[in-house]
Amino acid sequence: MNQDTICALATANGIGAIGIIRVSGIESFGIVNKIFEGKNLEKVDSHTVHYGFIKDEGETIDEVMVSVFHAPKTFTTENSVEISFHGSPYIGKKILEALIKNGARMAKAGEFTMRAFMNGRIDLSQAESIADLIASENEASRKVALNQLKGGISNEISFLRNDLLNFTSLIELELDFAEEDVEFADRTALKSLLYKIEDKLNSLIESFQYGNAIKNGTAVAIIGKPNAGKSTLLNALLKEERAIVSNIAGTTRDTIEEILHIKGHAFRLIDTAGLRETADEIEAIGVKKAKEKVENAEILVYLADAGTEDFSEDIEMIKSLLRDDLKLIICATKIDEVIPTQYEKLEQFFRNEISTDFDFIKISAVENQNIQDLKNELSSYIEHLKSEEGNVVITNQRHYEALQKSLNSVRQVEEAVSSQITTELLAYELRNALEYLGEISGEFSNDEVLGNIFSKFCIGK
Ligand SMILES: Nc1nc2c(c(=O)[nH]1)N(C=O)[C@@H](CNc1ccc(C(=O)N[C@@H](CCC(=O)O)C(=O)O)cc1)CN2
Ligand SMILES: Nc1nc2c(ncn2[C@@H]2O[C@H](COP(=O)(O)OP(=O)(O)OP(=O)(O)O)[C@@H](O)[C@H]2O)c(=O)[nH]1
Repeated sequence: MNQDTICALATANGIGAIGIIRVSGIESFGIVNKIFEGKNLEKVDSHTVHYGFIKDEGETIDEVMVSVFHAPKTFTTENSVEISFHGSPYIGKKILEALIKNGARMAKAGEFTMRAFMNGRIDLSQAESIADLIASENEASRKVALNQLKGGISNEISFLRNDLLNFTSLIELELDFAEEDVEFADRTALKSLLYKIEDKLNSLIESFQYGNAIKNGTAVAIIGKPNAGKSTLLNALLKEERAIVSNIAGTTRDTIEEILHIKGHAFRLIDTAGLRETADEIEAIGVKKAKEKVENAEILVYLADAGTEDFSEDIEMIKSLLRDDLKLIICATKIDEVIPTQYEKLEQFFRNEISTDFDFIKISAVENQNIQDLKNELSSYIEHLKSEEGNVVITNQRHYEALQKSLNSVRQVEEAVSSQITTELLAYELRNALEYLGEISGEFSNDEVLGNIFSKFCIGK
């Protein structure tokens, strides 16, 4: 167990009405006592708040409120103190310095939460959900993270894992009675459990697509010939909403994304910097650039000017961009400029030329006609991703990978049972599967994995 008493700023590093410094560890009360003028914190009840002053070497630093929490009923399970000060980053820094002088040390990123995990209050997926909650920016991501914090994923997995553990114990017992050739574990029952687990794993794995949409938003590429009406449509879509423009670091291309929220889900309308202004985008840069834009997108919204005579270039472009896992929406634009009989024929024309399934929408961005249809279409993509059964959604890459490894090893076990392999090997495969299933909750983990997870937290969490 960790003996250090750690401290950090728990609030954002900037000016605020109040700032909070968190202290956790066995010496919390003693250390804060040394710089706190007020009640003796060793003597007060748990979960109480006290008024006083922070002093360092005889000088008063600030007037504060101090909250006291006794182990083990605390966030970290350790003795903890929270100091609420006047929210100046400078005062916060002075208080931290005073704490460190008196025996505390600065917490590393995620160290408070790591202690909550190490001390057994929460499992690894719950710890991760705290980071997700902090990062949540919309209703969907908040809900999924909160569900995970309450143990959603851990429960689903631990039920499966326990059943499998029972079988493993029986199989291992058989090993002890190897000479007697007994079978404690009913192979048929084991098989049906394995199928059950496989189903569950499959549905959790499938939920990752939705989880990913919740966590990272859904990438939508808007493509069309110059003057097809791309910018006008973007403006119409983003009208009621302040566009958040972000430069996503780490991508080689300078990708600009405008975020559109529809029914609590984020859609990232992808724009590649510089491209939008090029008048002859298609001719000059051609299919290659368009492909780059569509490469990481889940949805392609292709705009075709309804007033055009010849759609052969559009058809070519769409065909060259299509992928199995790409949803295609073809938008006939500027319908206010053409008579209905003309654009009515359009849909049939595209359907004759493009064999894959797609949605067809006729819009006028200028007159704000049917923009809602496009929003509904985007939204329905998300609705289809939601699985009917269960509401546990995988949002985390690490969980996704662990689930896939679990699935593979459960299949190995299935093979092992079916092929009447030796009991030793069967037990070995079972142990493997248990280990992978245990990775999600952190029952099996290593320092590298933990370090990687918690280092991504903010300091003070
Ligand atoms: N001031 C303050 N607000 C905060 C936190 C905090 O640490 N301090 N939190 C920090 O993230 C969040 C609340 N999460 C918390 C989760 C568990 C416990 C806790 O003490 N759990 C104990 C006791 C529960 C009880 O009293 O019934 C336990 O589970 O044993 C505290 C906060 C958000 N707000
Ligand atoms: N009548 C009508 N005109 C439209 C509509 N949408 C766009 N336009 C016009 O078409 C022209 C081109 O529109 P943009 O939105 O700039 O087209 P774009 O695809 O972004 O063009 P590039 O930036 O060159 O790729 C502008 O003059 C728009 O006003 C529409 O729904 N109806």
